[in-house]
Amino acid sequence: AQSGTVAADPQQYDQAYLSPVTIGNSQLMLDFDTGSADLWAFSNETPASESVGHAKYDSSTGTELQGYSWSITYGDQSGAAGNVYADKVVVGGVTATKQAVEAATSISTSFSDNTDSDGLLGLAFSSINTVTPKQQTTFFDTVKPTLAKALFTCDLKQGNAGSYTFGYIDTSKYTGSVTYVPVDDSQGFWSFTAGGYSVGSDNATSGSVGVSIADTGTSLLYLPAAVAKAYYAKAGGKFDNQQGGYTLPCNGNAPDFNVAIGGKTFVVPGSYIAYAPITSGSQTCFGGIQANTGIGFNIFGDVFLKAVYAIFDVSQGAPRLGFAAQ
Ligand SMILES: Cc1ccc(-c2noc([C@H]3C[C@@H](O)CN3)n2)cc1F
Repeated sequence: AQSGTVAADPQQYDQAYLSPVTIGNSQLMLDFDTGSADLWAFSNETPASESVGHAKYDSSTGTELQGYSWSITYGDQSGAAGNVYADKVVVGGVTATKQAVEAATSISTSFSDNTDSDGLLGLAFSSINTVTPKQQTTFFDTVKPTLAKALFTCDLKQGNAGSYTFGYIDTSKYTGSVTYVPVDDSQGFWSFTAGGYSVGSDNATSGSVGVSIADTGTSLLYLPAAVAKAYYAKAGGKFDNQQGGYTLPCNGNAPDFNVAIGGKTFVVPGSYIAYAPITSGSQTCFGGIQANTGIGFNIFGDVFLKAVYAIFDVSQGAPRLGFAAQ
């Protein structure tokens, strides 16, 4: 049975985390994204003008799936599209001998401009994979039958390298016990229900944060508008239309955000919520908590995930998420 671990290296401001992946004979840095289900990469089929500075998948090692294609649009309206190959993919020593690899033939500018990232490795449920005419499985779903345990874990860090594991739980990566909650995978996401919340030192939580997804591919923590408003009322922040979101002082006094999941309270340090100066050197920071307006559910992105050890677990049959303090 297989198991393995791979580094998750943060970009500036932990905007995304990138992990080394070998596809055929190509070594690329991919953004592992539990909020989508396509494994795609810059490739020899990507126009040179769109792939400056990127490592590329050389599809000559793969077997083309004739007539198959893919096209994906992300939450921020960025996207990519292309052809599909079956090839060997290795992540942290875990090997998928025939993984659907989606070679990009067109890519939006935000991906071309982000030269740290050579593509994405989706870890949501395969039901939202975009390959047509025959939907393909994610790397996790492809290797799942061969894993020691049908699970993967995510240990992201603030400003430091973290890791993903496949097939085992690294008990040295967390403190205390793991709290498991049921996952509703009907929309293809790792969706769970979060409970009460509080701001600052009082961690007796109240209210209800509600339906949320665990999304490593999203940088920030998107919460109900009323919760975001309550946080910034205490944090001395304000909604800044020009910035397109809440901002707050970078001065190190941002209060913690506490949220109950499965009856256990998890703490997001205030320092994670003073996310990044709105312009270089500014004393005003863009907020790591923003309103989920227009999304329809909460997104527990990296601002939350780097405060916990997260276990994405289908070993019990029904999918579940495990969270532990780190
Ligand atoms: C340039 C760029 C843009 C977007 C993303 C991106 N990756 O995952 C996600 C979230 C939102 C949802 O779509 C699924 N997870 N967004 C990555 C990028 F490198």
